[in-house]
Amino acid sequence: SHGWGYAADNGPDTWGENFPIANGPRQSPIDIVPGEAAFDAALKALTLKYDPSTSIDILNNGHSVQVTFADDTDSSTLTGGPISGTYRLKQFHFHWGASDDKGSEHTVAGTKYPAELHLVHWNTKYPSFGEAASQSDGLAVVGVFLQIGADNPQLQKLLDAFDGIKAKSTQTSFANFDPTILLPGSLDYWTYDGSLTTPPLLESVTWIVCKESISVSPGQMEKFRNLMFSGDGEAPCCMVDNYRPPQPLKGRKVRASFQ
Ligand SMILES: CN[C@H]1CN(c2cccc(OC)c2)S(=O)(=O)c2sc(S(N)(=O)=O)cc21
Ligand SMILES: [Zn+2]
Repeated sequence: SHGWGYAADNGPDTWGENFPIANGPRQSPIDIVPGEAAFDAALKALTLKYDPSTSIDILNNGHSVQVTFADDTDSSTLTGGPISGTYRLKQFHFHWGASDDKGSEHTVAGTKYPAELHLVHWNTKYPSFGEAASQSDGLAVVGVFLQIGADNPQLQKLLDAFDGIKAKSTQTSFANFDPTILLPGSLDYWTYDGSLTTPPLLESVTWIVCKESISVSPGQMEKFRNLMFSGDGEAPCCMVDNYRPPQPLKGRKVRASFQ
């Protein structure tokens, strides 16, 4: 039996069959409407402290490209922002489109970006990531939009590793990578209570979406599109359009850390 994916027969419209929470009250992503987001002066600045020595490997998991971090200490953490306590960086990954006019999961007043970076953190008040992932305040994901523009040299080390992980379930070591270099200059953000945007779609994510995007060139986008959903020996299928479309807000409030 084939698992979930992004094709017509296993994509977002089918996920509710195996994951009924897909129609839950706090699903992600959403369309962020800046004019409807309330500035909240009580929101703190984001503090992201990442230790490059915690980066371990880069993986094609058949859904995205993911860089995994050692999360057995508080070396790479998120504090401040809308959350309380300390959340540890577990992994980061991306979502992107087959063309530059789509690819992000969150949208801003209906605007789709060509790609979106997700930095996934878990609440250390719980004993493990798996424990945290099922708690309403268990995870915090920082989202950063990628916008078509100049070549982004900070992405190059990542893109250069893609040749070794073209096929599903391949990975290579990826040491000494500091994800700080992927962050935009301003850490102004919108925040709301949501979920994982892929199965198991758990409603355990505090979303923190940066207002400012980072750049990616058309040539760099093509490198993402050369990755494959398919494994070696399977019919080749390019890894593109691995994004879930925006979900109903269902009365949720989006807050802004900026005016
Ligand atoms: C495949 N993608 C998910 C993988 N994860 C996962 C894996 C196993 C168990 C689990 O919950 C028990 C979660 S994850 O928590 O790292 C995330 S974060 C995320 S996103 N796009 O909302 O940022 C998608 C996924
Ligand atoms: Zn994601």
